[in-house]
Amino acid sequence: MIEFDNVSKSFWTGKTRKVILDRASFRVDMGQSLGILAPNGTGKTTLINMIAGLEQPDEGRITRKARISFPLGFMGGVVTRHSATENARYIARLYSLDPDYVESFCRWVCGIGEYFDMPVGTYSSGMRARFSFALLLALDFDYYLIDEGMPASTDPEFNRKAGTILREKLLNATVIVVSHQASTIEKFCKSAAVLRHGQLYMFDTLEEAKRLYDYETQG
Ligand SMILES: Nc1ncnc2c1ncn2[C@@H]1O[C@H](COP(=O)(O)OP(=O)(O)OP(=O)(O)O)[C@@H](O)[C@H]1O
Repeated sequence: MIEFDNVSKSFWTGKTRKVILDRASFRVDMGQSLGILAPNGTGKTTLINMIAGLEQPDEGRITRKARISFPLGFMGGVVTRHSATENARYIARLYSLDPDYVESFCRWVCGIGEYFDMPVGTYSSGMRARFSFALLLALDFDYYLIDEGMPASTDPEFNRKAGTILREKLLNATVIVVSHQASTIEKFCKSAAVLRHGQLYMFDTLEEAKRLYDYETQG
């Protein structure tokens, strides 16, 4: 279970306060995959980072009673002066997994050849995205967090391979995806929410959420 209780988050820009959440309360139970619709720049990444525990609320409480992934595409846990091999083995140890398994799984999924043993700092953005995706797939979580705004791979073979593994994993997991478009959410979830004026409005169906979202964004 993930629960937000009266959570507020805002950023001071020097002139105004950008409000992301304003005393928002909501809960995402296991098995209830949720898509969150919000226009660009309104706080999708901040919200998913708060769910992951990467950003703290200004006020309120966030309770997490499950294994929650880092957002798909997030590179914050990767040390760029180290190779993918070293990073994969280190992260395996953090999660109490077999380093040999995590290293060989990621090496196979990434398909970046000898670069797997080179510093991550020398990778293209697509190669970094592949490595971060592979790491996510090597670990087991109850909730998977997907931020459509994160860098993604454009390599079709990798996307096919990683997409197949992800779909298998998601059969037994709960997904939370943030996006500015309903078509992204449709791939993962039936129920959806709309982030609007610092509140999360929850709906049983994506159709209902879309109605409010379209009304807000298209007038
Ligand atoms: N550390 C920060 N300091 C000040 N403003 C910030 C900070 N982080 C985010 N913001 C602002 O908060 C707002 C929401 O940012 P966020 O990245 O969460 O939005 P987003 O919906 O994911 O954006 P996009 O769709 O462009 O990826 C933006 O206006 C952003 O400039």
